[in-house]
Amino acid sequence: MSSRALTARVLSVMTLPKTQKAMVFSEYGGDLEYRDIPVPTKKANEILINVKYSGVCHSDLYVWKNRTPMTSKLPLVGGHEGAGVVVGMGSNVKNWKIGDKAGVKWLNSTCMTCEHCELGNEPSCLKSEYNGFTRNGSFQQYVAVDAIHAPRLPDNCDLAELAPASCAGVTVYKAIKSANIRAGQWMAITGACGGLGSVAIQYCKAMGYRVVGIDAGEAKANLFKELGGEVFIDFTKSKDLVADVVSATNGGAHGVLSIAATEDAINTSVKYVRSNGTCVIVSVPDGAYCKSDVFNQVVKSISIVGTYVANRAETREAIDFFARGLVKAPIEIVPLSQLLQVYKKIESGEVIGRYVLDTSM
Ligand SMILES: NC(=O)c1ccc[n+]([C@@H]2O[C@H](COP(=O)([O-])OP(=O)(O)OC[C@H]3O[C@@H](n4cnc5c(N)ncnc54)[C@H](O)[C@@H]3O)[C@@H](O)[C@H]2O)c1
Ligand SMILES: [Zn+2]
Ligand SMILES: [Zn+2]
Repeated sequence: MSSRALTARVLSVMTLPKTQKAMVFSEYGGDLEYRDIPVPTKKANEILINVKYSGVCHSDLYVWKNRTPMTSKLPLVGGHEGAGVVVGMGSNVKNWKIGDKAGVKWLNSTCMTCEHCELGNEPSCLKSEYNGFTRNGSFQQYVAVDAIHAPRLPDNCDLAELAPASCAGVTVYKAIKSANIRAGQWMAITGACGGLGSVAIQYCKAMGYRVVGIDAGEAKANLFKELGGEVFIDFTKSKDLVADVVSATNGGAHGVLSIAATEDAINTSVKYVRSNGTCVIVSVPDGAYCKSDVFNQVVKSISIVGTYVANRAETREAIDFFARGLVKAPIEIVPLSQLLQVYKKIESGEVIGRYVLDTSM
């Protein structure tokens, strides 16, 4: 190590505080406390990230309310969509340096040795650790994450705007790839103007797809057009959503990203997808079932697939669209301490784009 790097490391250790601000809950759906907790220590394979901003994903709300079949640790600091700066490195870490920009994503670590990890299907690893679920996540000022998994963020972008890249961005990028459609074809996006949808529109546009978006209200219709969407359908006003999508796309969407967190939106999508098309299920409404009429599925030869975050290569590719200015998350920044207010807005469907928490407030 050069003497400069050594000085940077020593300085960073010296200046690290012992405690930090975090949003903590101790029971599901219980108080979200804004309080001081210890700064986490890093293991030999981990980097310590000073989180500057964190997006709030709909999944964080599920975790807080315990609306998933998996069980988190308690007490918990949620959050899995952070953006910050590397301030510490474990003794085995070779691929980072102090001052690098790093993200916090859902997967903190995976075993890297099982069949899934070997094949690049890291999200399927059964020995994963998850930020904001089995480990304290990005709703705090410092997070320790596996250096191998941490997403590298570009220097040329605003960190607040980059925060949504590490969950919303990587998830929809992978989902779009799973739809396997071609330039010029139609992608329907349900929940088009929430956190995931608003970046999905831009990825689709950058890849040459035509986008029909389904969401509600004039403000979302306006955002949809600003982001490059072609046809907006307000599901609260449409009398026949299936007919409207089929008509807008002249025969059905070639691909569908089911992002809206309702069972109904998923089940409707299998009716307006085009023959030989693919419905990609991204949302995870609690207790939901995907019901597909078998005759319809067989005769139209449609595929219905699920998709779950992204592997490391897809994460790098997805973030590159942000770095190149092709995708920019529409964000509203609020203090970390206002997490509860953000959850209320997510629950009522009011969120337009992504809320991003500023961890300094
Ligand atoms: N599969 C994964 O890896 C993964 C990763 C991240 C998030 N998610 C899930 O994706 C879903 C969306 O997350 P988000 O953060 O974008 O949520 P969000 O709350 O920001 O956005 C959801 C959008 O859906 C709209 N909506 C609600 N009902 C609708 C309907 N019937 N038809 C069309 N639109 C409707 C809302 O108005 C809102 O704009 C959640 O279920 C979340 O848990 C999955
Ligand atoms: Zn998420
Ligand atoms: Zn594994």
